[in-house]
Amino acid sequence: MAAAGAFSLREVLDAFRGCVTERREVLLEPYLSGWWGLIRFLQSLGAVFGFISKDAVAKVQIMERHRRGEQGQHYESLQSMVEFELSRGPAELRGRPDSGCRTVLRLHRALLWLQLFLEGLRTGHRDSRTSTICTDSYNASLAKHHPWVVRKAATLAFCALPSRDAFLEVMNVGPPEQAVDMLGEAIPYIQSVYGITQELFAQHSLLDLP
Ligand SMILES: CCCCCCCC/C=C\CCCCCCCC(=O)N[C@@H](COP(=O)(O)O)[C@H](O)/C=C/CCCCCCCCCCCCC
Repeated sequence: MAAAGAFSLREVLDAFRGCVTERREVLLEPYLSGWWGLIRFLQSLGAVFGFISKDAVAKVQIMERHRRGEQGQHYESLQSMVEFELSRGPAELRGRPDSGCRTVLRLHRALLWLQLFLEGLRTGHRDSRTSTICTDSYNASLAKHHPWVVRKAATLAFCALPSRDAFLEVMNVGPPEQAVDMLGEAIPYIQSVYGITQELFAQHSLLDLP
């Protein structure tokens, strides 16, 4: 999936649902496909979010380069990627700014923001402010990994978000109630991917890759 065309929450949901195998492996192809869907949505929100979508695109592209590269067979799942990159030695891994593990860690942290944000949207009142939901979710997740200047720029951009109901409509799912139902369906899949990744990275002490 590339970052073009209209946003479809259904596609994002299907992608994250398709990530987890029976053996609790997280497949990278649907994982990145889910990210493309989210990026497409972010891009539709306007230029004020350009610096955020640019960073997300760059990270997804790093992962796609790994998958297309000579060692592509090791980038089938998060588990095979971790095993492969660790086999080259932890020092080598920590020194590589474009490693799969470091890159996925950034996306993984953003997935926690997404979970909190979607849950806030789902349970919020009709007149809740999306910018407040977004800021609270950001402060509880990604913000602690970002320097002051990024935090400032991000929280300024959040002010441009439309009201909750307008936001639910831009999601292109139908009336707000329908969008809320679909969020309720999507969140557990995202939580599952997040939980498995967190466990995997914690097990291998990869949660603080510089
Ligand atoms: C169901 C539809 C509704 C929700 C749709 C949400 C769409 C969100 C799409 C993408 C999320 C953006 C993910 C951003 C990844 C950020 C990774 C990161 O932390 N990068 C920083 C560190 O990277 P390195 O320097 O270590 O390589 C980098 O410094 C970040 C720069 C940009 C700022 C990132 C702020 C992220 C804020 C969270 C996203 C808010 C989007 C709001 C729109 C609803």
